[in-house]
Amino acid sequence: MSEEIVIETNKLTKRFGDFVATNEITFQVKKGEIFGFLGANGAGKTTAMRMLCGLSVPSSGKGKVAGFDVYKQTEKIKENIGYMSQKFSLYEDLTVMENIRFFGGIYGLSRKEIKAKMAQMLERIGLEGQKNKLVSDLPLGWKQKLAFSVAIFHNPQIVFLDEPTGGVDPMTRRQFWDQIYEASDSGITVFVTTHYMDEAEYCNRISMMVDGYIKALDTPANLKKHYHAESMDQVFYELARGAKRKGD
Ligand SMILES: Nc1ncnc2c1ncn2[C@@H]1O[C@H](COP(=O)(O)OP(=O)(O)OP(=O)(O)O)[C@@H](O)[C@H]1O
Repeated sequence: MSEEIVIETNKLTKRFGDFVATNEITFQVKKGEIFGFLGANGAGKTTAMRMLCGLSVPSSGKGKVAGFDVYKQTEKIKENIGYMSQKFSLYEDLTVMENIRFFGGIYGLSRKEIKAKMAQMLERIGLEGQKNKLVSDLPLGWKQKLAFSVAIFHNPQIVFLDEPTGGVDPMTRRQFWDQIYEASDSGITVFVTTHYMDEAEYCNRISMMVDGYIKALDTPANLKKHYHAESMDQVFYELARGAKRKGD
């Protein structure tokens, strides 16, 4: 992993009226790092991620993503990141190829570039034989693999993953994470939210949010040591048990 910082925040805050959804969060993420963003329901993860993706204007504090300011350079941020979530990913009524063409175009790639990269990508994820299938006909695990590949198709500096593996078994999650490691090895920084503690173990570092605050930030090994815990599950329980917010 390089020492280059690609995400940095300083007391970044988002208020909705009197309610402070994300409270003075400060952290740095390095190039190629896999950074896990954990917290109970309603902790403020999605709010923070939306600010970092240039989709929501912060109330106060500072933030830079891929070298661009989260207040003034949101269009530049969007050009330099990829995004995948459970709620927003592929069009179910388009085929695998049509989805790749569509999102490649949105991300600003030329037809020629899309054609050249598509075959490679399909081969890498083992979906060559399925390219004319509707996405709705694919198993969930395959959809997630494809959605991730599409999110990094334009070779962004950072990819934001919002609960990317919801609803699949640990084995399928493990396979999905092979793709994440490959992306990280190629220098793409991965910022991921999850509720699955097996995934937390796979991250280089973890930030734990409780009621809008970052309560802990370290490697999984150091967090377990610090909280005298055997698993990330236990660490999470220790930190989140006092949480007041219950989510929506
Ligand atoms: N637009 C909004 N207006 C008012 N309150 C909001 C708004 N968006 C989020 N909130 C509140 O901010 C808090 C944090 O929400 P957020 O969605 O960031 O949590 P989260 O950690 O992503 O939770 P989950 O895991 O359930 O998605 C919640 O209490 C939520 O109700």
